[in-house]
Amino acid sequence: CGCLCRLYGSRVTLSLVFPVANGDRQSPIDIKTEETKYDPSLRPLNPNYDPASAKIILNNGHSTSVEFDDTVNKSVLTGGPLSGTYRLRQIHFHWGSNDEAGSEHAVDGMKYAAELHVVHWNSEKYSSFVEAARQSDGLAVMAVFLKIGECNPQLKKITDRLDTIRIKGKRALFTNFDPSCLLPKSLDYWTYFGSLTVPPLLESVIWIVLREPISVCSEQLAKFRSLLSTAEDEVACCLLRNYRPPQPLKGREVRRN
Ligand SMILES: NS(=O)(=O)c1ccc(NCc2ccco2)c([N+](=O)[O-])c1
Ligand SMILES: [Zn+2]
Repeated sequence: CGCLCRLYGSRVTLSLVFPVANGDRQSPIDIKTEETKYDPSLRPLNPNYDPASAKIILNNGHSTSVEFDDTVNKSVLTGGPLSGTYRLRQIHFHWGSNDEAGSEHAVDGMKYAAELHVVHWNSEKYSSFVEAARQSDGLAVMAVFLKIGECNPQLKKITDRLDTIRIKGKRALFTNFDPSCLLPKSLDYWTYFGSLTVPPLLESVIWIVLREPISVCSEQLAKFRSLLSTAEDEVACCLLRNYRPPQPLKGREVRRN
């Protein structure tokens, strides 16, 4: 794609259209590890996913996502900092135009090559994802860093399908997939109160950032960058990067288990 794609919405534009962009609990953030606080009340994370929940893989023009059946509590996340049951909705990725940056969260100023988000909503208190997305305790997103190294055989199940959904709006069946296969050995985490990192930037996310990364190789990342942010009838533009930079902490605490 030699074309000059439209620039990723500028900070000023974003805050004009979505004033919450300048809010008190925006995401992502740069996690300064020395300033995180150990909290003995934090419990182990307990992801419990049924592979039958997986439905489709799609290109929404901003990322690629795997969407799950969230009409019942079949695939849920409990434990960690959460009170109650959070139902799995979808997973998606953020990446950059090169392997040196691409994650949304940073750790002591260091960015990883990419970041996986596993998105859940509070099905105990709310009746839908959209309703939950408007509540301060509505969403729980588990973030997993992708570090350049060995090709990841589990991630291959996703990257091998990207050529069938190159164009924005394309979707394909994607079943029998348990996203736990993309989690690292250790489920140790940092947690803080934040927001969606993509418009409407709603401040409704309990972020759970896993401390151990998973691996991804350059060839796999290149496949993400070959996705198009444009639809069939538009001039083709590659989705070269889709990460939001770290936002002001504004006095928030980051806890660790
Ligand atoms: N990068 S993220 O995990 O914060 C994120 C951001 C936006 C949306 N969606 C946009 C949206 C519209 C109404 C509410 O939500 C999602 N998601 O849907 O999983 C996730
Ligand atoms: Zn995301």
